Amino acid sequence: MSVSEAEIQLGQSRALEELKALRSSIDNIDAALVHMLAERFKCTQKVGVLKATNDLPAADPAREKIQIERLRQLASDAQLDPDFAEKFLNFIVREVIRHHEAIAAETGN
Ligand SMILES: C=C(O[C@@H]1C=C(C(=O)O)C=C[C@H]1O)C(=O)O
Repeated sequence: MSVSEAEIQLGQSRALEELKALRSSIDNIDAALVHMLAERFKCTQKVGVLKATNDLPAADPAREKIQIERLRQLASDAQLDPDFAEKFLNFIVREVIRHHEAIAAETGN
């Protein structure tokens, strides 16, 4: 028995409803990510000032190593690809270090 045009349309309209609900959740998650990143950068900005005014280096590879190990484990436990989690952290940390170098340059260090 073939699937009628009406059944196809019903299936599609249900799929579109589900897509809409999923996209609404994705939009909420994206908003949360932006707010969390904004808070993280507020903290790292303060760390940058602290480092620049106390002659400390912008980057701390030992700290990063610990963070990567921790994040990889958290990702693995949460069924998220640990390689992706590491790349994501490195992407953020690179930007933070760039900010720290800029703060140090402004401060004259
Ligand atoms: C924020 C810091 O500075 C840098 C940025 C880090 C980060 O974004 O988590 C971690 C280590 C540092 O290379 C820090 O030293 O804690």
